[in-house]
Amino acid sequence: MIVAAAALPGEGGRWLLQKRPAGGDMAGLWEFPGGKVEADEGPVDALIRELHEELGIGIAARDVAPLTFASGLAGPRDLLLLLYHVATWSGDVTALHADEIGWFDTASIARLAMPPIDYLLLDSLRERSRG
Ligand SMILES: Nc1nc2c([nH]c(=O)n2[C@H]2C[C@H](O)[C@@H](COP(=O)(O)OP(=O)(O)OP(=O)(O)O)O2)c(=O)[nH]1
Repeated sequence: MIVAAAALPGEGGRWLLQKRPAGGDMAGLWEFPGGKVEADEGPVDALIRELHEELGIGIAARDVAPLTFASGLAGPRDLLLLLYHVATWSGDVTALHADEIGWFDTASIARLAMPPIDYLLLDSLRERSRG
């Protein structure tokens, strides 16, 4: 399974994370917004679609750049998680899908309960926060 996810930058080196809804897969864990890449779409198209569905924002492909990736097992499934940096977007970020959203610096992200694979993304995110 390939998942496209977004690193959305906020003020002061913070990044947007959302809390996965109660009752579903990995409920209550904090994640980068995004979702599965469907068979008939590319990863950036999937990201654009998911961010519209989950956060109500519009992003353009030219504002999206690869940041890092991680791979491993997510429960029984083999997962490839592609994390993209999203430089800018239109509209206000709204939690349409998540139980909660928040802006966190990388030290705070490291202390959140996340899917295991997400911790592998943090080194690149720290570097990006400094840059
Ligand atoms: N969006 C996202 N998913 C992640 C992250 N880390 C991680 O292990 N995952 C896993 C959780 C899920 O098994 C999978 C994403 O699938 P999902 O169920 O959220 O995706 P979706 O929005 O396409 O879901 P659906 O249409 O099937 O409801 O990737 C992350 O940081 N962001």
